[in-house]
Amino acid sequence: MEKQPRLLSSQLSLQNRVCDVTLNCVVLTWKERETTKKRVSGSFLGSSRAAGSHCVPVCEIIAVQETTEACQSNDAGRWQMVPQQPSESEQHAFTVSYVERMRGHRWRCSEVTFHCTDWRLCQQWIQTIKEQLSQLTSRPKSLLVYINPYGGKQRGKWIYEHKVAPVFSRASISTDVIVTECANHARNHLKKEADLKKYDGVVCVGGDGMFSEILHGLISRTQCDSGVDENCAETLVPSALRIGIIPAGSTDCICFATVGTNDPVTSALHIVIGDSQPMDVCSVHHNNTFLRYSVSLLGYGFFGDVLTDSERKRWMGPARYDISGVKTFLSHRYYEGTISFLPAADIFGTPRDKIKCRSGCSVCQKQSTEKLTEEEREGSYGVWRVTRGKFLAINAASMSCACPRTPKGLSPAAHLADGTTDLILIRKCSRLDFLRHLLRHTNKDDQFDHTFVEVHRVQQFRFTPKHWEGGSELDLCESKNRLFGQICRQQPVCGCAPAHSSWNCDGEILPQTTIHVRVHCQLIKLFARGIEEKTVFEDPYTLCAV
Ligand SMILES: CCCCCCCCCCCCC/C=C/[C@@H](O)[C@H](COP(=O)(O)O)NC(=O)CCCCCCCCCCCCCCC
Ligand SMILES: Nc1ncnc2c1ncn2[C@@H]1O[C@H](COP(=O)(O)OP(=O)(O)O)[C@@H](O)[C@H]1O
Ligand SMILES: [Ca+2]
Repeated sequence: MEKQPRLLSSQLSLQNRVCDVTLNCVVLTWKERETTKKRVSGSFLGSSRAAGSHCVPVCEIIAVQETTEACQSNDAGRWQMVPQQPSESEQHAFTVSYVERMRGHRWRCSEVTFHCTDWRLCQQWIQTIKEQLSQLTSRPKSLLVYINPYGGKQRGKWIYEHKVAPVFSRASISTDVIVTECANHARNHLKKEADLKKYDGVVCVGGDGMFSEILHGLISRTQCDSGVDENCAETLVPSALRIGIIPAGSTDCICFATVGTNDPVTSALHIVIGDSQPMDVCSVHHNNTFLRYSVSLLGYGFFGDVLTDSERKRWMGPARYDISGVKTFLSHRYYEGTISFLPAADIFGTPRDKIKCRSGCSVCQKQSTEKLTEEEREGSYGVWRVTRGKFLAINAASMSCACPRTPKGLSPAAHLADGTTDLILIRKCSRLDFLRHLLRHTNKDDQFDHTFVEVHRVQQFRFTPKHWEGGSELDLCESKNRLFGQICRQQPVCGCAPAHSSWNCDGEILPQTTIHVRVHCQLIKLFARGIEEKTVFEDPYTLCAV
C-alpha cells in the first residue's frame, strides 16, 4: 500500500518521555523513546530505543485542544491554574482526545497530552490536526436530542447529562435537547414542528419504543415533505438525517445489534465520529392502510403476548419482560393462521448461514451498489408461497435482534441492510420442546434446528389469523370478546385458547392482526457501523495498518 505523505513529524514529550510523533492524512502515531534528556529548541533529542507504540486513525480523533497546565498547590490541596511564564523553558502542550477500544465492543474517550517548549510548534500541531478533522465531512455539528425520562430504569436524563453531553461538548457539537413530556411527543414534534434543516442528525435517548417514535416521526416527515403517501407508496424516500441511539431503555436491541453493546459513551462516540449504518425498515399495512414501521422484531404469538402482559407491569422496569415471559411461557398458547411470503433470491443467503452481518458487511454493501429497479428486484425473488398451521410464535427479524438476553439474537445471521427479513415460524410443540428452543437463544446451539421450527428469508409476507379469514376483523374481534373474553381472562389456561394474539412491533402492540409486511432496503441510517469483528477491538493496531 502507498505510504501517506507526512504532514508533521516532531519529537515531543509525553509524561516526561520523548516520543516520535507523526501525523499523516490517515493516522497519528507516537513512539516512546528511552532518553538521556538533552533539549534542543523545543524538541528532545537523545539516544533512544522504541519503548511503546501508539496509533490512532485520524477519523477516530475526537478533538484537539491547547492544554493549560494545572498543578496542585501544596497548602490548599486544590487544583489551580499555573500562571503563564514567558520564560525560555516554558512548556506548551496540546491534548488529543481519541477513541480507544475496550472489551466487549465498548469504546472510551482517551486522552494524550504532548508537551514541547516551542510555542509555534505546539500551535502548528493543533492547527494541522484541526484541519484534518475539518475535512471529515460526515461528522455532525448540530444535533436534535430527544430524551425519554421514563424509559428503562428512568435514567435517561442522568445518562445524557453525565455520560453523553460531555462527549458532545468535547467534540464541539451543538445540541437542542427536548425531554419528552408524554408518549408521542418526540414523534409529533419531528413530524410537524422540528426545523430539520438546522440539524445533521437526531439523537434518541431511550429504548426501542422511543427509537420507534423517532423512526416514525422522521420517515413520515420525509414522505410528507416529498409528497409520498405512506398508505400506497411502493417505494419510500430515504431520510437524509441519521439517527443516533443512546441506550436508556429496557431491551435496547436496536442499539445492541448495530453497535455490539448497550453503552451510552460508546454510542456517543459513534455519533461524534460520524459513523453511518444503513438499515432496513419494514412497513406494516392492514387492508392497504399504513399501520406502522418496524426495524427489529415483528412478533405474533409468544412475543406479542409477552409484550401485552408486560405493559401492565411497566412500573417494574426491565424486569417486567422476565415475569411476563415466564407467565406467557407457562400459558403455552398457540394460534392458527395463514402466512404467505415472497422468498428472497438465493443470492441473499439463508437465515441458517454461518456468515454474520458485521461492520462493512459485503452482503449489505452489495445492496447499495447494485442498482436494481423495483421490477428487477421483484423479479428475482420468485413466487409467493403459502403455509398454514398452529403456531406458538411467528417472528420476523429484520436484523439479528441481538440484545443482552440473547447476544447472538433471534436470527443470528440476519442482515441489517440487505432488504430482507427472516421469518421464523414456531409450530405447536410441547412445552419442553419450546423451552429447549428458547434456551438455545442463550447458548451456541442452533435455535432453528428443531422439527417444529421453519425459517425463511423473505422480502414480503402476509398473515391472516384463522378465525378472521374472509371476515371483518373488528366485528369478529368484538363478538369474540363478548363471547369468550370474560371466560378467558378469568381462566387463561382453560383450553378455550383465545383465537388471536397481537403483533409486537418493535415493542409496540399493533391494533390489527391481519397484516402485509414489506421490507424497504436501507430506508434509514444510524450513527453506527455494525458490530466490529473481534480482531478489530482486540488489536486496534490493525486499524492503522493502512
Ligand atoms: C429461558 C431463557 C429464554 C431466553 C429467550 C430470550 C429471547 C429473547 C428475545 C428478545 C428479542 C428482543 C427483540 C426486541 C424487542 C424490543 O423491540 C421490545 C421493546 O423493547 P423496549 O422495552 O426497550 O422498548 N422488547 C420486547 O418485546 C421484550 C421481549 C423480551 C422477551 C423476554 C422473553 C423472556 C422469556 C423467558 C421464558 C422463560 C421460560 C422459563 C420457564 C421456567
Ligand atoms: N415523557 C414520556 N412519558 C411517558 N411515555 C413516554 C414519554 N416519552 C416517551 N414515552 C413512551 O415510552 C415508551 C417506552 O419508552 P422506551 O424509551 O422504549 O422505554 P422501555 O425500553 O423501558 O420500553 C415508548 O413507547 C414511548 O413512546
Ligand atoms: Ca435485513
